[in-house]
Amino acid sequence: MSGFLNDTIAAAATPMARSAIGILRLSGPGAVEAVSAVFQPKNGRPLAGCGPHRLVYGTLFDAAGRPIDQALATFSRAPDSYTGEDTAELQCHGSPAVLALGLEALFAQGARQAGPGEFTRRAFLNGKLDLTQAEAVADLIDAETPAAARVAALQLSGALSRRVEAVYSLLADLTAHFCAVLDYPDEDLDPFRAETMERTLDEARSALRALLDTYRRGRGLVRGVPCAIVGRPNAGKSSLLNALLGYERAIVTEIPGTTRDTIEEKVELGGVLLRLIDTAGLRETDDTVERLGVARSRAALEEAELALVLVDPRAGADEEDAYILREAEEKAGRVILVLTKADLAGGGGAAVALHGENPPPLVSVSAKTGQGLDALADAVSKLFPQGAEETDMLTNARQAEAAGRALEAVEAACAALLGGMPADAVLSDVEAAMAALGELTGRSVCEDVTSRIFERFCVGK
Ligand SMILES: Nc1nc2c(c(=O)[nH]1)N(C=O)[C@@H](CNc1ccc(C(=O)N[C@@H](CCC(=O)O)C(=O)O)cc1)CN2
Ligand SMILES: Nc1nc2c(ncn2[C@@H]2O[C@H](COP(=O)(O)OP(=O)(O)OP(=O)(O)O)[C@@H](O)[C@H]2O)c(=O)[nH]1
Ligand SMILES: [Mg+2]
Repeated sequence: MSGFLNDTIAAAATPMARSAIGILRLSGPGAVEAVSAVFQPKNGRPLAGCGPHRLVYGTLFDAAGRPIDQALATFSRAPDSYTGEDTAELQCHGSPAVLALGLEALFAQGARQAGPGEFTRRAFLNGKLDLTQAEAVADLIDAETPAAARVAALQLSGALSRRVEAVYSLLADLTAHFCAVLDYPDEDLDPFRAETMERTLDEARSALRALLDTYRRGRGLVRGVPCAIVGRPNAGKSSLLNALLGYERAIVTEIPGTTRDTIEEKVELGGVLLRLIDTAGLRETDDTVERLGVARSRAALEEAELALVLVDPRAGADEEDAYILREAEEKAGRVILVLTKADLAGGGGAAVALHGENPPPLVSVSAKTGQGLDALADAVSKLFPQGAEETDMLTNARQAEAAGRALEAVEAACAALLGGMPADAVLSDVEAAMAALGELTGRSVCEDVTSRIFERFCVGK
């Protein structure tokens, strides 16, 4: 990707696939001129003379000047555009051939192919979006559930940034206070001022803690709640995964120890986006490959926020199942006990054998007939109530890491203040917190971090 901001980029903003409408878009100083050169408005005026933010009907020509489509064109002038640069768009019929010819014509006018996320990257560099908003653009496009889309839309509107900026501005005020003190280093901090600072730091600390508390839920909504399917070999784990997905994703056989490596797939169940992880059956084994698989099962449980513990009641629930259940409760926190193969007869006593003092929700399902899958969905939905009160949340590891660092620095500043450390020691912690918050919003962030973020985007976004 070119480092220059002063060239003109072009890309298809819609998939290069047969569809009703296909959009080509451009950004950069030559955007309006390039489109004007390949598009003739029906009204006879040149596009640039038609005024910005309008849709103008006309004919699109290929690089050889042959008409290739009847299209709509529009343009915006810097800085009043998505990228903050001059931008232009051609809304064509959604034919891959038309879009390819149109792009070729635009390249002939000096535009070059845009890289992934390059439009949004320019919007960020021109101050149109901050980093959390840019991430929200990608999350919105990737959203797999209505709830994920709502969280991303809120973040795109700047809700998360405003929440972070509020803490940043508390700390900035505090720094101003400190600088006043540092001007008279020999004088003690006057008690009134010390108390104000303490209160401000306290407020910043609570705000950051509350913010960090949103991460688990935010990540679950956007990326899916990690959900491990565990149980003894042959319990029916892979069959349940397949039944929930609606296709034969995992290999199923009657041989215990079939699944070796973990398999991960997303599925919406009970209104909750789950990242299902099918695992190798948990047992002692001498087989090297299977043993590595079992280790991965344990790792999946470690990472999970929900565990489906599968028991085939006909195999007879025993100490081993009880052990897996305890391990799941300990590691994942939330557990649903799933009795499998409900279409077969027998095995009624298993549930009783496993029900301890605080029994987890229990459902009986058949991967073969689909019976009980609704009950499983209900159980999931009860464990993850979907609040209508979606608020701004941290949604990815980058944001959570930066917020965590800010919190640590604020805690260090609190400790320094209470411990009677010199003002400049407290100040340096406050500055570290501000720097971390600056990274969160992108106010201060290095080039390789932003590059990594924009690589995730589609071409044309
Ligand atoms: N056809 C089309 N649809 C699209 C986009 C696009 O670029 N083209 N978008 C983009 O990816 C998204 C919409 N986002 C946009 C954000 C800002 C501006 C814009 O022109 N902002 C100017 C002027 C605002 C105004 O009219 O007041 C500005 O912020 O100054 C346009 C689209 C989704 N839909
Ligand atoms: N009748 C019936 N058979 C099932 C059902 N679910 C699984 N089975 C059978 O049980 C056997 C084991 O199923 P799997 O899904 O491979 O079990 P698993 O827990 O993934 O086993 P491992 O990968 O070896 O740990 C296979 O023969 C399946 O056909 C069910 O709901 N009804
Ligand atoms: Mg399996």
